Amino acid sequence: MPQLAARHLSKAFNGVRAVDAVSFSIPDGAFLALLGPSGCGKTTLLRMIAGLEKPDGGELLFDDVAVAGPRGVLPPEARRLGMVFQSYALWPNMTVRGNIEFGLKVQKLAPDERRRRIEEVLEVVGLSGYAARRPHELSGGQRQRVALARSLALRPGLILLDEPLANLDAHLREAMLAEFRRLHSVSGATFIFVTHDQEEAMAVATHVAVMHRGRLEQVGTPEDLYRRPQSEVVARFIGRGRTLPVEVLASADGLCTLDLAGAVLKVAGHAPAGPGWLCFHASDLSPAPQRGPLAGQLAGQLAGEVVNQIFQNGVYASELAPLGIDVETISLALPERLAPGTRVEVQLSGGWVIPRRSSATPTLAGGTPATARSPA
Ligand SMILES: Nc1ncnc2c1ncn2[C@@H]1O[C@H](COP(=O)(O)OP(=O)(O)OP(=O)(O)O)[C@@H](O)[C@H]1O
Repeated sequence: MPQLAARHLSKAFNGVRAVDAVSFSIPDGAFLALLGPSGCGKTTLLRMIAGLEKPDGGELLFDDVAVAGPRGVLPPEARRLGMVFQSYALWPNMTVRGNIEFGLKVQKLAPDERRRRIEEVLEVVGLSGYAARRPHELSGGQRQRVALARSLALRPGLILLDEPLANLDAHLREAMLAEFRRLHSVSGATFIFVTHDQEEAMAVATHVAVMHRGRLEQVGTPEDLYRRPQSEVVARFIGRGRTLPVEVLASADGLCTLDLAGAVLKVAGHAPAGPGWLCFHASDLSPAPQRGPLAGQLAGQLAGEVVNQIFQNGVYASELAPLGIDVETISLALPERLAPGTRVEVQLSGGWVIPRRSSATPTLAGGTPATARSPA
């Protein structure tokens, strides 16, 4: 049974569709990241899940029960959820204990139970011994953990986190990411986390929902999004992916035979015969062997001329201008320094093929549209 499901959920502001017919479901205990560039509708979707925003259309279900839909909207306090904001929203004049206890008093829990829960959650977030401090006596990361402890104390089934790491420095963010993963697994709650940082999303989430202009492009595991993108937008956005226009000649058993600028190759994917996109990352490319049984077979899959190289982590991170394909550059790691203009034969050892449905080439930040000179 999915714990959370959205069906054609929509919300517009002044005629602009902030969230446009979004449907997805996630299982109990998932850690879902809502990912996408600024303005794509992540926060609006989160606020509808929280009950802070009323959908214009569609339905939202918790454990198969509608909390928002044609029959009405359940208020936030009736949804058994906790929220953690980037601003932490701690009361500055209250101690850590007071901040956590406030919600427990509202729930009318007995003093003994309140004390037990406060000790328990402070231990979970690693802040036992900090109960008497006030927020200004804590670091940013510690404040964030108090905000989370305050939510966890109420034992919600669902915790919503709105860019919770946005105000922390890079070092602290990394530490807090590991902390969130740990807290998610010990609490057993479902977490939904809004971020525009894909490294954050891919590192921490069990499921990632990629949003683009109010639409949900794809929901899947980080591996699904990286290895099996379902749209060009996702293919280009995740992991600085590249897409090349290809002609799919045949397709069977999850393998496509395709023509890439005159070379015929087989790549995993599901696309009918016709125009397709070959989606890949720098890690799928390597220099083709010059000798050995595969040399003739692999050479000529793709060739390019060296444009630029940077020595990085023991290899030469290289940009090549592919020959015969009108795409800016492709990136791969080469073992040696080569003069600009040197021709390199490249082999593809991964990749994924999707159908090319229209000539539009939408991208999220960081993507590079490509067009073919031939034969597309
Ligand atoms: N209360 C509002 N009134 C009018 N327009 C709004 C309101 N809230 C959001 N929007 C608009 O809806 C769209 C989606 O906004 P939203 O805040 O959901 O995006 P986001 O992906 O969370 O962006 P960010 O990462 O910048 O927070 C934007 O075009 C935004 O300007």
